[in-house]
Amino acid sequence: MPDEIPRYLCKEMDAADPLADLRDRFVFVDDDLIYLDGNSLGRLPAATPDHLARLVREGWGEQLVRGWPTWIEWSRRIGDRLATHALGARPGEVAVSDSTSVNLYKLAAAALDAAGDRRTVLVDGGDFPTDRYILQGLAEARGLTLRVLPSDLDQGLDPADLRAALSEDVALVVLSAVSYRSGALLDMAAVNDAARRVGAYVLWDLSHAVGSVPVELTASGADLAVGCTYKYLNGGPGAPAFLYVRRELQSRLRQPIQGWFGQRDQFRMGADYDPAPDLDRFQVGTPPVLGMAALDPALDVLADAGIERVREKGVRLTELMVSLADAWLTPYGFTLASPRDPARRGSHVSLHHPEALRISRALAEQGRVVGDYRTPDRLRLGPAPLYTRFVDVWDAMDRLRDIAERRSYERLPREAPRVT
Ligand SMILES: Cc1ncc(COP(=O)(O)O)c(C=O)c1O
Ligand SMILES: Nc1c(O)cccc1C(=O)C[C@H](N)C(=O)O
Repeated sequence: MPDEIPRYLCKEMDAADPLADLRDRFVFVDDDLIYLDGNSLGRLPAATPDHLARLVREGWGEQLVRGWPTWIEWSRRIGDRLATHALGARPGEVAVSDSTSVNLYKLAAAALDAAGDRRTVLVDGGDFPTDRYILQGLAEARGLTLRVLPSDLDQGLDPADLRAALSEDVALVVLSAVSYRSGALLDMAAVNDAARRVGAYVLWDLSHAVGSVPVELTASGADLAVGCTYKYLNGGPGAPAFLYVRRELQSRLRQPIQGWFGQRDQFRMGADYDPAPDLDRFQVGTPPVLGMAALDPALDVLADAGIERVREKGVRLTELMVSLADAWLTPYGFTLASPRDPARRGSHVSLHHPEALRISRALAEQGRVVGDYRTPDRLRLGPAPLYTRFVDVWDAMDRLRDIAERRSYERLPREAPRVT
């Protein structure tokens, strides 16, 4: 990227962008708002409202309970779509169910049960809190040692630190493929390989990776994974999560919540729990059908884009953002809080600033740019390749420069709102 990037160059990049037309497949209510928080909650696909309205009217309204033979397949059917278009997994390895937190608990407990008398669990200290909290609870209840690996908040986990912590005593390693704070991207194949050498399971949290970088679960030799569908997959607020269990492991692992959706021959209503032989055993109870349904139109857009092209554009969008931050924001005290090498970064960029909290608020209220603040002092900006234009990045950084230059954030209170 040249030092000085004129706005017209971004317009030219948009004109040549093979994904540009997909923007029309999302809802834009406010044309002046620049949305850079698709890594927290993705935009509404234009086809979703009618798709859901039809399901409510014709499915729920007309078919009533007769709809279940169709709906009951959706955890697996939509799981297979995710496997194909986003996760590099095989059919029958991905199911949509529960929340990411609950799926993490289920798969972590299953792995710990299968790991025999190994006593150690490893987690990245920079990981999203829910992962750590769940592992703290599991470790406490089972008398295991949870080792929190030191993690650079800007660069993510150093693979050398992980390798040094791996031993024959490690039962389970839990890591995010893309770190929620910095966007640091891990080499999944290298981690899986290192863990396999000592016989430890790896459970991946793919929340910030799925739909933004090509995830190759099969090719990388992954055992277990979970992730959100409301971020880059655009499934909507509270959309159900997914879980992945490598085919060869499915019959060997047992998850701890013995619900009837995990039961073999569910509708025989047998007296005792007998887990299904395959992926179904990782389900628990009645799935949120309307929530799952919203994933179909969202995945249609991703399938048309192709995850490789999404990644290519994601790299270019974040490269543009980093170049503009370097050129325009450094004089105002901003520094990059993400890996500089795009090969080591997902689709979002974080910037340090001691006033990040107030700047994030000012950017939204005065600049009409929605990103977010993450502790302790980071402004997080997530362009979503399916609908963010290059010119949006240019405009957002220009508005941020203006706020920094005028210090207009100083008018705002210092207290953090309840939800950031
Ligand atoms: C890495 C990661 N894991 C898990 C979650 C949350 O999971 P849940 O949907 O269970 O709240 C998030 C975001 O909220 C996340 O960024
Ligand atoms: N899931 C969220 C929520 O219920 C409220 C506010 C934010 C979220 C998020 O998804 C945050 C997001 N996982 C993050 O990376 O910070």
